[in-house]
Amino acid sequence: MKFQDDLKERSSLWIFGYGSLVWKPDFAYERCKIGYIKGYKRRFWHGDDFYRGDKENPGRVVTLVEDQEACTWGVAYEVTDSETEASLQYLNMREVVLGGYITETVEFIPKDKGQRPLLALVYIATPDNPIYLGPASDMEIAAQIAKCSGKTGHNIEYLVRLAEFMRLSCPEVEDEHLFSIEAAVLNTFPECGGIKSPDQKTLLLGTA
Ligand SMILES: N[C@@H](CCC(=O)N[C@@H](CS)C(=O)NCC(=O)O)C(=O)O
Repeated sequence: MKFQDDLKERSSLWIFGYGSLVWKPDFAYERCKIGYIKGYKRRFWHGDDFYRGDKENPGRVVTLVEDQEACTWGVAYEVTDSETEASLQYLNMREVVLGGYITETVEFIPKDKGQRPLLALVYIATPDNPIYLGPASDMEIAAQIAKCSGKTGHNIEYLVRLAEFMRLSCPEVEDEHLFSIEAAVLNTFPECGGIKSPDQKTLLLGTA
């Protein structure tokens, strides 16, 4: 990497996504990298009473939980100076105001071993958040996801699109929590028709 590129990369704002941000960033960015952060595990332990649920039936979405032995894979997005203000304004509304997340800074390690780690902003929901739901069995989480939907669609879509991102972009990564919940939803709840292929899932969920 040329010195100038390296300098620019270091001075850019990077945002790490590990949930809906991996498949629906919806903010302007210059480029993105697949990779991971250490010391956190991804769990469907945060409630969502807006996008994938409502006040009566909050959906379940992901957050990060500290675990020194774990790492979480996702996407880091580079936001250039001209895009920073608008992108952060958008994410603040989507993630903080409507989503209940707070921001932390983490070290992101690119999947491409030839690239150096970089600092990234990440949105995390913590247990002191009023809509934080906390741990539950895979079956309890699956049952909740199977029955919830909100302003932007069904909670199953949120689950399936994240699982598909991991299968496509991080095929070598085992995410037992994510895939066991997906299996429980797709194989246990007949109304989901035991759907298997992505196009069937898209058909059922009516998502573009
Ligand atoms: N902060 C995580 C999770 C973000 C997330 O899933 N946020 C929800 C808010 S509760 C969201 O934006 N949902 C939009 C949608 O489901 O369409 C990430 O970096 O991806």
